[in-house]
Parts: sequence; structure tokens; C-alpha cells
Amino acid sequence: MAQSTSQEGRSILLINGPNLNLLGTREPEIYGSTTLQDVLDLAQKQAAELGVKLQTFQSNWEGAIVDRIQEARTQGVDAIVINPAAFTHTSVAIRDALLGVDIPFVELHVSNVHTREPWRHHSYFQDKAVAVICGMGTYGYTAALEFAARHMKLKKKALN
Ligand SMILES: O=C1C[C@@](O)(C(=O)O)C[C@@H](O)[C@@H]1O
Repeated sequence: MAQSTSQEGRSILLINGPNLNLLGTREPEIYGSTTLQDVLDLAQKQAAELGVKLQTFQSNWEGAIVDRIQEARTQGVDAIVINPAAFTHTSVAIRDALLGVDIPFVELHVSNVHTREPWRHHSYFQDKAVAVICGMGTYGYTAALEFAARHMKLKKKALN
């Protein structure tokens, strides 16, 4: 398939990692009071306005996230927006899955990980991400989706 030059028909997968199901109640002084459901509702509305298809997935399980990324390969997903949460700092498996499917991705964090504990400064994704967003609160999801829908260059899709 030829590389798409417009966002029309673009398919985006938004993945949220562990404990993000608790967004809104979890450490609100760090992550704010917006719930994951609020984030997803807003993202779907935004996707409709942008004319893109948005699939969403949250799991507390590393292997489930690996499986979902592999599934994206056969679903024609053009771009992935991922908040790997704690797996950011630990997961070679999720990194390998993203590289294995060869789908460009944006890494996203609600908090500014660089102002937090030193071990949060390292990410297994940042050197491979097209873009990294952090510290914008849940507005980061809006920014990431806008970028993925309008500005991200797509790779040629593997047809298998
Ligand atoms: O669970 C999370 C959330 C997070 O990815 C964020 O969105 O700010 C930052 C991670 O360090 C943390 O483990």
C-alpha cells in the first residue's frame, strides 16, 4: 500500500498501561482528576472530528499489551499512541513489540517524568518514539492524537 499523504482513513491505536485505569483518583496531585473514561470519551470525539479511526486499549498486564501491539499489525493501524506507565522504565518486551510491528508511535506521559524520581528519567521507548510528550497532564492525549492524525509520517504497511 502506498504511503498515505492525508489523515483520511488513518487508523490510530491508543494504549494505556498499568494503573492508568485509576486515572482521576490515583495520586491526583501528580496525575490530576480527569478519569481515563473522560480521556477516552474526549479522544473519540476528537478522532471523529479529525476523521480518523481510534481504537483504545488499557491493561495492567505486560503480555496483554504485547499481544495488542502484535494484533495492530494485522489491523492496518497506522500509528500508536502509548502511555506505557510503569512499563516505560522496565519493559524490553513492549519495546520489542513496537519495533517488531514497525508501526510509528508516540510515547506519552501525563506527568513530567523528568522532574520525578531519577529512575523515571529512563525510558525503553524514547529513542524509538517519533515524539515524546510529558508533563502536559491529560491534555497530552489531545496533543498526541492531533499529532498522530495530522502530522505523523506513515511507513509503508506490511501486507501480511
Ligand atoms: O504510571 C505511570 C504514569 C506515567 O506514565 C505518566 O503518565 O505520567 C509516568 C510513569 O512513571 C508512571 O509509572
